[in-house]
Amino acid sequence: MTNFSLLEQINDTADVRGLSRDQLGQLAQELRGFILESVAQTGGHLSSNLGTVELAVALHHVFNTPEDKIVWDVGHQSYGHKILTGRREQMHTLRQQGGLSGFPKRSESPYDAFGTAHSSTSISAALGMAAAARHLGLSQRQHIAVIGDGALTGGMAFEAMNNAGVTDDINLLVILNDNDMSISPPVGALNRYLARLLSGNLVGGARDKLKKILKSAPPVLEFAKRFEEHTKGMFVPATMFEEFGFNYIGPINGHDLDSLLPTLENLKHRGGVQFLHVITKKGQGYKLAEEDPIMYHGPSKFNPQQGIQPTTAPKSPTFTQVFGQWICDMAEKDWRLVGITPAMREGSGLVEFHERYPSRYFDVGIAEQHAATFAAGLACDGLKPVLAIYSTFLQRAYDQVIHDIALQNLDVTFAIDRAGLVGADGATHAGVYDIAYLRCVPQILIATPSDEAEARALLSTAYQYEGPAAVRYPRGSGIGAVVPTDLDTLPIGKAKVVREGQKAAILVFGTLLHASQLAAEQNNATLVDMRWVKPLDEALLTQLIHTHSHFITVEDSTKVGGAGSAVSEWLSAQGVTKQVLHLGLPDKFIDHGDCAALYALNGLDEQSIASTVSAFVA
Ligand SMILES: Cc1ncc(C[n+]2csc(CCOP(=O)(O)OP(=O)(O)O)c2C)c(N)n1
Ligand SMILES: CC(=O)[C@@H](O)[C@H](O)COP(=O)(O)O
Ligand SMILES: [Mg+2]
Repeated sequence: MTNFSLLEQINDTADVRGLSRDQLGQLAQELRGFILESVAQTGGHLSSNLGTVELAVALHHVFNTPEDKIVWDVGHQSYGHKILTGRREQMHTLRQQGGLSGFPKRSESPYDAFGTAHSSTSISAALGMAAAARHLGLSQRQHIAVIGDGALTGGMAFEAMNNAGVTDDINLLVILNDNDMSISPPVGALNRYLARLLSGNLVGGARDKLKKILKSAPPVLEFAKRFEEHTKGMFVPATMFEEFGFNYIGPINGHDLDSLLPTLENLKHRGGVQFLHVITKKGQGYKLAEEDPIMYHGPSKFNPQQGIQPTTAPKSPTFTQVFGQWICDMAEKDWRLVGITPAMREGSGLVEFHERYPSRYFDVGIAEQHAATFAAGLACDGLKPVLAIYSTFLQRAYDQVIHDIALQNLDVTFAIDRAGLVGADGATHAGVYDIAYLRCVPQILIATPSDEAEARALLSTAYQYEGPAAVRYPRGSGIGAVVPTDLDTLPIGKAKVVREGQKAAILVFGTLLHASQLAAEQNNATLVDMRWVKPLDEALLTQLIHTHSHFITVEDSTKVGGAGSAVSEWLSAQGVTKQVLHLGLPDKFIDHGDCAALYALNGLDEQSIASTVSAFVA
């Protein structure tokens, strides 16, 4: 157990501002130890937080928070900030029901200037605040966006810089926390650019060229030497950030308080639109995380002395793993298959596919909009793209799904992971809107497998369909169904009757099928694994309306506009009046917590479904 004697005296940022240089060093050391112990007990985003310890200490020492505003991009690196801003004693509740959020949250603390979790929003939000400050005459207020090199690949960051660079009379400081990592190794030209910037090659290379040009005119070379800064401006390309209108400073060592503190102090007094490039190491100070920042990006609880141990207990494969196996198998059979991920290789189960089919694997960075339209482009040439994407992040690409894919009926398969509640990440990451936002889009198919075996079959079906088709499946494992190795398909728009009953028909979309079994048995109801939200099995529904008086729909997504609504719309279009009950998630944001407990709280566990159905049917 580390000694936290100084950290324990920090109750708000006035305490941090009052510390001496030596004390700040001690504070950083204690903070790092505290984060490690705390995350080891709760689980959470470790590597990124170990990398931003000095940054959090320096920012809260130099700036007058909460009056000055810090926006942490993604916010998965904000634990140090939380601990220094009065939440140290609640850290053991992190990401648990009723406890602290794993991300900045305005309702949690006045120090959380902006809620984040989806990436690349920080510059826009801080710019908005800076413009508001100008409007309100708050000319002293400072606005700081801390953004990672991964998050900087998101298009929004560039939209914001484009806007910021021509905005006058504001105080905006963008801090690029460059650790040369996204969740997986970073990709793209921006990453290469940052590496060149860091190595000095960019400026050095241009200087060499400049020297060659000037050699033919020696007196000018002398002139150039004496006025290096001036000639640099004339001949050497400015950094990209300067071209955007920022004053670029860096790169500096983000773990060195002697660099950070005076630089931030200086920038605070300068005002204007500033860009500070800070170099950090993901996992800094915990050897295991430094060596494997991917494994320690978002671990569950672990023993910090031993590190994460491989699990020995046999476990049934997660839906993600089922997808990972399926895409490899389908790729082996069909050379046209290409796989796309917007920076979620590990989480989406694409590690093996990447290894086996590197030329058919595309990590496009944190760029969901681009990922969708890029898939559309691939499909235009007869390739068969599979876009592996979390439900919550597909929200980013909504127009691209409609305008670029569905409208042109392009053959893109969406493998939508993390559908339904996701647990510890909470409301920001919940995959509960996809059914509602996709089912109103013409020409797209939507499948909702009830178990792992069906997930594989429906992935094959969606893939073979020559148009846009989505298969949504949740985080984690299902019932442990035996997954076949074939690539057989299922009929499109055909449901499966699991149990024949009378009076009531329980129509289930997705994995809540199993939690609905008890309700069916207790009420002698018909139980249907609907499999498809779109198209609905209208033939089966037509039969059921003749034999059943009560209809119950069940889904792990929002009831508003969800699969149940599709059934009601269909019934209404037939002019049929039935007793209908929709079970699903309510019209409110559901915070973090244990997934099963959250479903139970929302009436979607086995017992609740059974008693609600019984009361409805009685
Ligand atoms: C829109 C969006 N897409 C994907 C993610 C998932 N995600 C969370 S953190 C992360 C990597 C961020 O990299 P960086 O900004 O460099 O921060 P680091 O993890 O290196 O600290 C990704 C892809 C997200 N939060 N938001
Ligand atoms: C911050 C973020 O967006 C990711 O790190 C996310 O927390 C990963 O979630 P999974 O653990 O479900 O992959
Ligand atoms: Mg990074």
